[in-house]
Order: sequence, then structure tokens, then C-alpha cells
Amino acid sequence: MAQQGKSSLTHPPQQLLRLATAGSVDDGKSTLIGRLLFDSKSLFEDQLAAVERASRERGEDYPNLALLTDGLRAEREQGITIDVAHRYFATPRRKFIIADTPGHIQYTRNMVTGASTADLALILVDARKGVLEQSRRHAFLSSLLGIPHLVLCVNKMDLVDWSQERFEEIREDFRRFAMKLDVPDLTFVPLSALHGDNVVHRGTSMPWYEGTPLLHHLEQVHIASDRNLVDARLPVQYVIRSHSRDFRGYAGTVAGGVFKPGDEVLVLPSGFRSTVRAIWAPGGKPVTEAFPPQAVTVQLADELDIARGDLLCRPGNRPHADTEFDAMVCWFSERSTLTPGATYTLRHTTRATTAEVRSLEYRLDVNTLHRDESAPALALNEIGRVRLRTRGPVLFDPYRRNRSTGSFILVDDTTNNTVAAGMITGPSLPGSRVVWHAGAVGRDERPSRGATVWLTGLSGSGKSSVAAELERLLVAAGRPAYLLDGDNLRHGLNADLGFGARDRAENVRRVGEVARLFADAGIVAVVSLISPYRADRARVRAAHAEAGLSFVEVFVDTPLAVCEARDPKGMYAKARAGQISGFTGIDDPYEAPESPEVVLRPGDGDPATMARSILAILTQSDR
Ligand SMILES: Nc1ncnc2c1ncn2[C@@H]1O[C@H](COP(=O)(O)OS(=O)(=O)O)[C@@H](OP(=O)(O)O)[C@H]1O
Ligand SMILES: Nc1ncnc2c1ncn2[C@@H]1O[C@H](COP(=O)(O)OP(=O)(O)O)[C@@H](O)[C@H]1O
Repeated sequence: MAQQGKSSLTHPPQQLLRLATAGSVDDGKSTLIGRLLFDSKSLFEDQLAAVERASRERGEDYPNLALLTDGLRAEREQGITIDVAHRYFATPRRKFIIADTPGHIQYTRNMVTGASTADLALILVDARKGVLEQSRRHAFLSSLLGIPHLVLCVNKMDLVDWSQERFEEIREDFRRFAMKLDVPDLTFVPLSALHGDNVVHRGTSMPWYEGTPLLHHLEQVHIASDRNLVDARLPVQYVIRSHSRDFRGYAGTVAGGVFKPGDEVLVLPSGFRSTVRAIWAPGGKPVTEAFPPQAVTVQLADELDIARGDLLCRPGNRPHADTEFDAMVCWFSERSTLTPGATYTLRHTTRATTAEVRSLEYRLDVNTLHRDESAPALALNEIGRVRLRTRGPVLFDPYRRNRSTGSFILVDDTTNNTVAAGMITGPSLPGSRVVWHAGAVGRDERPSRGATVWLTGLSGSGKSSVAAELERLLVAAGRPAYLLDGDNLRHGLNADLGFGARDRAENVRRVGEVARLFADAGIVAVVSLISPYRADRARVRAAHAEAGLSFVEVFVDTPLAVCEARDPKGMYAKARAGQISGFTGIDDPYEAPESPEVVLRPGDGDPATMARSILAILTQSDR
């Protein structure tokens, strides 16, 4: 998934939101898309007139918005491989591109293709039916594809009498499943696409709903920081030469970070260094900076031997350059299967090389998240984890960090067909040097089920007090639990770490690893750590999702003024007096969670009461 990045961009990144929709026709997807277009007045007069005419002809007394996407549906029913359809609409705030991917079980492949660049996924469920296997599959695929924002639209609320209770039931059911996935931002909207409630306008039917209508959320959701603006990457697509003007430029699409004239760059795989002399946008206009996903031409200060497939980055921040790595792949071919030993052409950014499937580590059941380690092959629409070895080094970042330099396709050389899409998880643990020994005890064989409860918040917010109560409650109920408190761990495991951003990241990483091991062992790890950076916490969540373990993020949302008034250790006073620098909340940042499973505020009661509310959510996640 793209990483949080900090940048001093002078122009805001393009305000375009790419949406992927998933759901079956019956869930009302066509109607919802139609309603978005209709109510946001994005329809052309003639389209509208055609819909009204067609509705009248069918004897319907309201414009049947599903007819807008009907042409598409017809093609699909005939089995034509149109796969993914794109629709465009705009409001004064944003432009939208909707990739409409069919919801049928056969279409995992289409979702992988259609949604791979999406900023946000809309998943539709029918309020009468609730969360179905298909909704889970879509949520899983969205998280696998690294789509940072997910909205569960509970549609057809009119058919359940606008019931708040039903909505909450579905929300909790879905949230329980999503806890095991890596979904950084999850939103729920109850709506009726048919009547329009909560699509563009609020309507009057669900006064109990405190959120905003869907379109408002789509207009407001913060996507600028989803882009990776940290790791500068420019895969070279073409070398542009003009002998007459003595010019040599390197053209490509920026895949990460920001490039500016004057920046020192490193060319891979050669290792040459140079400086950016100038950058041009298409059309030849010089620009002062370039960021993803702009297509640009870069001129360097030195004459170097650079070819298509090379990559420009910064000397202190390079991608992996490896011939062996692990990836999740989705198999696309009906005619063949992915089997260990087979070779394919691997296309990655602007390079191609031969890749051999060294091993199939497991096949994943997308519905249950069960891993089948004895699966011999992957068939159409199946997803699994593989280890690949390539002839030449591949310059990659893990997909979670960069969706562009972390993805690839496999092409069958005999047919020239694309047979798989892959997402690189990271370099292989060097097979010969370090081997991961799977234990002989399966998770289900352990006497208890583990999980991680992660309390984040300012110093003095109450994390330790609540965590201690939760540990006590769990143990009293006969459930193994163990408190991992930041302060305490800094006396031992993390005694070598300070409070700079890098050390805090390492602190969070280590505690996250320990928590994951505890959870795997069947223990509830109760973590109390300021953990101020969203990206660091997101990595821990991802590591849990990867291991199929529940991760419950608890935001202890006590305002700074309250924490400062409590000041149990006198730290705030010292920080204000300038005796401590880089203190969280005073002169160091705290990034609040965007969608934690639990939020605790000062009015929510004493620590024991708060702990009980966490326990209730945790118990749900066990089901
Ligand atoms: N500069 C600075 N910033 C924040 N906190 C500081 C700092 N220096 C020391 N302390 C004390 O260390 C405790 C926080 O440690 P953590 O390991 O939870 O911090 S972090 O997650 O790595 O940010 C925290 O304890 P709690 O009050 O229990 O949160 C502080 O008392
Ligand atoms: N729910 C609560 N209501 C009122 N005071 C609280 C609550 N939770 C904690 N406190 C008080 O706030 C102070 C800081 O709590 P602590 O758990 O040490 O915070 P943290 O671990 O986040 O630094 C303590 O004095 C504690 O008694």
C-alpha cells in the first residue's frame, strides 16, 4: 500500500478519485451508480431523456437509473470479455472515475485488473441479506490490492424499514471480518439507491445516521497522503535524443516521491550518480517538481549510459534489487495453471525478464482466509503466495509501500497471454541462509485464541490504566493475556531507542512483532504505546492481517489539554519549560487513527468501564 508521505508540494496533487465498485447486480450497484450520476447532475440531457423514455416504455413511473448501466450488463451476460467499465463524473469539488467490476465469483480477475489503481472501494450489500461471502471476498481483494479506503454501502435500507438496528448488526458483522484484513480506513453508509437517501442527499428516513451521505464522503475523503511522496522512483520508459540540439532526456511516469531540479540521483542498476538539470512536462513545459503519477522527461547534468528499464532514485533511498522475492499472485488463465517450476516473462515497471516459479507457498481461500499449504497449483481466479526467481535483478519496493514498483504481470511466452498479476510482498528470506520453520502446532490446536489490542494516544491519555484493566479482566475470565507497555519495554527490549521518528518507528515495529508472536501463541497482547505515526501502526496492522490475526486498534482520544492537566509524571511541564524536546503533542506530532476499532474519550467512564467496552469488541472479533 502507498505510504504516508510528507512533502512541501506547491500544487496539490490532482483532485481525482478513482473508485472501484463491487457487488452483484442484485445488490443495486447499477442503481447506485446511476443515482450518483443523476443526483450529482453529471448526466447529459440526452442520456437522461433516454432513461426516462426507456423507463416509461417499461411502465415504470420513475426514471430507472439501473438502465444507465444496462448496456454494460447485457454485454456481460453474453459473456463478452468487456470485464471492467469505466464511468466518469464530476462535482465542483472532485472528478471521479468509477471502475465497475462485475461481482460474480468468476470475476476475481476483473476486480484485480479494474481496482489495482483505485483510491477507494465501494462494497455494496443488500440490507436484507447482510454480509455475504461475496462481500468478504471483495473486502479481502480490496485490502490485497492496497486500496486505502473502503466504504461499505448498506443498500436497500427502505426494505428493512430504515432500521438502525439492522444497519448496526451488518456493520458489526463486517467490522469483525475486516479486523483480520489490512484496511486502514473503513466507513459505513446506510442508503437506498432507489430512493436516493444518503447517496447525494441525506433524505429524512434515517435521522439516526450521524455520518454524511456517500457523495459527500467521496468528495471529502483525504487521498493526497495515500500517494507515496517519500521514495523517489522514476522507471525510464524512453530515452529521448536529439543530436542536433545535443539533448538527451529520460522519459517515464514518476512512480514515487518527488523529483526536483538540483536533486542528486542514482541510476540503477548501473549505480551511476548525477544531478537533475531540468524536468519537462509533456508538451515541453519546464516544471519545478514532479510527483506521481506525472509523466515527465528528466535531463541530467552528466552524459550517462541509461536505457529503458533503468530506474532513477535518490542515493540514500533505493528500491530492492533482487533476483528472488515473494509475491501474492492472482491467476488469470483458464487454460493453464500456475505450477512450481514453470517459467514466464515477468513485466515489471518498464522492464521484462524471465521468471521461474520456485515454489507455491500456499493457496489462499479468499472467503475464509484459510491457507492451503499443500495446494499443488493455482487455477483461474485463485490467489496464492509464490516465490519467484528472475534471470535479471528486479528493482522493486514491497507493494504495500509502492503499488507501482511493487506490482508485476506474468506473461505466457507460448501464447503471449497475461496469465497472472502479482504483488510483491518483499525479498525472499534467503532460502539457504535463513529458513522459516513452520511449527508442528496449528493455530486451532492451541487452547486459546490470541489477538492484539493496540492502545494508542498521547502521553497521559490513559493508555496504561485502561490496558492494565483489560489485562486483568481477560485473565480473570480465564483468557491468557499480557500487557506490553511502552514505558516498561523501553527499560529492556527497547533500551537502545530514543524518541526521534526513526527510533519510534523501530519501537513500534519491535513491539508489533512481539505482539504478533504472542497473538500467534494464543495470548491476547495488550499493547500500550504512544505510537504517534499512522504509517508505523498501519505496518503492524498489515503484519497481523498477513498472519491472519485480529488487530484491534484503540484510540485513547484524550485531548492534549486534559493530558497536560493530568501530567502524572510532570513530563508536560518539563516539555513546556524546554527541558525535554520532541515531546509528543508539544513539539512532536501525533497522527490520530483514521478508523480505529474503538475510540475512548474522557467522558466514557473510568478505566475499568473503558476496558469492558474493548472486551466486547474483542469478543466479537473472535466469532
Ligand atoms: N519525547 C518524548 N515523547 C513522548 N514520550 C516521551 C518522550 N520522552 C519520554 N517519554 C516517555 O516515554 C513514554 C512513551 O513511550 P512509548 O514507547 O510509548 O513512545 S513511542 O510509541 O515510541 O512514541 C511516555 O510515557 P506514557 O506517559 O506512559 O505514554 C513518556 O512518559
Ligand atoms: N478513564 C480515566 N478517567 C480519568 N482519569 C484517568 C482515566 N484513565 C487514566 N486516568 C488518569 O490519567 C493519568 C494518565 O494515565 P496513564 O494510564 O498513565 O496514561 P498513559 O499510559 O497514556 O500515559 C493517570 O493519572 C490516570 O489515573
